[in-house]
Amino acid sequence: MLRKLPGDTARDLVSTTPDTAIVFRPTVVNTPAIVVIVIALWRFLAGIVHTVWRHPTAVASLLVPAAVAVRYGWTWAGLLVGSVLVLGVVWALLHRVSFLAVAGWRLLAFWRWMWIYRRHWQPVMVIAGLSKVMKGRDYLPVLVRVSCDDFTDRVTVKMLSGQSVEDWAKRTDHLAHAFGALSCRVSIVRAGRLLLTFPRRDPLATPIEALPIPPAVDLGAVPVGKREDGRPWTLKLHGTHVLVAGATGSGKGSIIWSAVRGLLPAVRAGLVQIIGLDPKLMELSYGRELFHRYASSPEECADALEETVALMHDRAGLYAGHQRSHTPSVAYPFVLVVVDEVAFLTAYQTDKHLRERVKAALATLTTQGRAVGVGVLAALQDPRKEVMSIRNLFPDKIALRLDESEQVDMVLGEGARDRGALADQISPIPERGAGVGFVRLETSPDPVRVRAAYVCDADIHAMVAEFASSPALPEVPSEEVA
Ligand SMILES: Nc1ncnc2c1ncn2[C@@H]1O[C@H](COP(=O)(O)OP(=O)(O)OP(=O)(O)O)[C@@H](O)[C@H]1O
Repeated sequence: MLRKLPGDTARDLVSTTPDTAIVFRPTVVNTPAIVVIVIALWRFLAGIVHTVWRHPTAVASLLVPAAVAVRYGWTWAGLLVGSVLVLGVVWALLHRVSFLAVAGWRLLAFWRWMWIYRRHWQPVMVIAGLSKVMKGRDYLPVLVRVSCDDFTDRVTVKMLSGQSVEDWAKRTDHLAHAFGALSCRVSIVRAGRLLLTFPRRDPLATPIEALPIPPAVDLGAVPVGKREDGRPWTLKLHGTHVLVAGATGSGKGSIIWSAVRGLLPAVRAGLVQIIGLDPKLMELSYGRELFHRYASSPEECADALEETVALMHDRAGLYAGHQRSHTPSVAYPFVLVVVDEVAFLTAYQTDKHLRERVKAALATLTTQGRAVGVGVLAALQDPRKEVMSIRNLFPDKIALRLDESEQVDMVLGEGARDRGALADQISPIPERGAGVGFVRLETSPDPVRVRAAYVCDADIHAMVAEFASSPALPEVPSEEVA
């Protein structure tokens, strides 16, 4: 009885005469005044409790000066507000990081919650088609929380019951423009809750110089660049395989060289061996001295891959029944096979026999290599299945600038573009877009925007000068170790 009653919805009225004005007749139910007053009061109280619970700091910053003003007068209230402001400014000037962590981001989040998201929530949801009208009532998704950091706004949303992630993923463009952001990404927090990420400014807009070579190498997190949230982007190389896809000039080389650079101390220590396959004879040849083995002709590449497969089988035989995972050691180093433009070997190669040898070796390495310490880092321009039939055997994938929107899902998996991986919209201008891409890890369906550091020719030259002098340590033959 107390709900808004729908009356006749215009949709249900049928007129056979053109230009007849549609008559909307609301149903009128007389409700006793006391009932209306009690409900209004209840809603008012619930609203106050909810606001105090959700925004205690904001409420306190209004209530405390008001209480002081009532009790001691406006001068004291003014003094209190003034001294808090001065303290805040001094704190921010003296120690910006702690100020932002404790107060700054919360204040900004409150402001943006109120001014950007809360204010526009209803019209945006309605126009974007994310609300529902049933029996005359508006059902809106709930804006749960807004948090901010240096670069992004993160908005937690409770979906309407019955909505799917796809419903939101398909409307990222509407949401981004409506809330004044350049893009929007959707990820799942838990059942029924989504996290919308709106970048406020782009920390990846300018090129990143080659990162310092780490003193100790963590093969599970080799630093290669920066993430959109400002944190370092690290690449897991051990225990997985990584496929990098990007159009020509998208910066695939910067990922390969950043990974190699991050591994160099472990190479020197004999814990890692890098095999460089360079069928284009361009990218890797500049630093060929850094590789345990370098191959460029298709025959040499096929030989190198097959020898690595043999080594892998050798290790598998030794490990069988003893251990199920690999720990890098001088006797059994981690072997990383780096292939630049893998399609030269798997698709554009005219010698069918050679092509099949390469495909079989790559498929074997990517299906069985992880547990015995063999990883593949492959780069290619064209991610179509005809070109790279084994692309699904790579658990971790990186999409740099791509030519067509359909290629994004080919690389990162279905639905990645809808969730905000707009790899086809990355700028073709090298300063702005080279090395920028989206990563989708085996463990997480949400694409993360990243930029690889640029390792220029002078950096590679310096790497060769510093690290190539150490002789490559050959793997100890299995019989000897056994
Ligand atoms: N991470 C980066 N940051 C800034 N600029 C970069 C980055 N990577 C590459 N560039 C610039 O973009 C140019 C092209 O890069 P690169 O040759 O690595 O692309 P690619 O994807 O390997 O292209 P191709 O497939 O044609 O070899 C480089 O010459 C460099 O000027």
